[in-house]
Amino acid sequence: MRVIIGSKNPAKIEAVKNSFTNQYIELSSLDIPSGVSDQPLSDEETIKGAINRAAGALREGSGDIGIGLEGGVQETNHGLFICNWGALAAKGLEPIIAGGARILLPEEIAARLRTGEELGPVMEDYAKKKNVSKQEGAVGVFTNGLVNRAEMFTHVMNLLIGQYTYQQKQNQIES
Ligand SMILES: O=P(O)(O)OP(=O)(O)OP(=O)(O)OC[C@H]1O[C@@H](n2cnc3c(O)ncnc32)[C@H](O)[C@@H]1O
Ligand SMILES: [Mg+2]
Repeated sequence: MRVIIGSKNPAKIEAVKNSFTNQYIELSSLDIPSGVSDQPLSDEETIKGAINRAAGALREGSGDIGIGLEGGVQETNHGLFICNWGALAAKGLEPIIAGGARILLPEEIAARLRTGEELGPVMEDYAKKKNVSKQEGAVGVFTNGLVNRAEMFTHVMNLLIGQYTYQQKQNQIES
């Protein structure tokens, strides 16, 4: 089975590798545009980005499965949460979607995002190190390393693959 992930971000690629443990897959990565802003500002926009990347990966990579993993933020009465969404696209199927962990961002970071900055660079500035989004991510920084970005996306991947295999099983029973 050929699986294409629509991003070159190593944390996302690692999550896909971690999750297909029961099947042999041929994995490749393509930098697929999300079709939404670089910093999605709602669940809806983040979901749209994940679906666009999954569909784009399936199409451009001519694989069996396309995966899109997208990070964003969502405003609430409690403050600004990071949100993470994944989508799995396969021929003849409606895209499968799943959401990941969410935690509140500290107010000093939230304020910068509300004025239009992107979380990736803001985190580099805050943590005083490069490539936070390719490594532990904001989620890793604010959970003291207990849940890093790859791990968080691995959970999203398992939710996607689990739903996909369930649907396949149901289709077999019906046919
Ligand atoms: O190359 P791509 O796949 O675009 O990788 P990216 O790191 O830009 O990832 P996203 O577009 O999915 O993420 C949107 C923004 O949120 C940032 N980000 C960093 N850590 C995050 C986390 O733990 N959760 C959500 N977003 C995070 C990320 O760097 C981006 O600025
Ligand atoms: Mg991005």
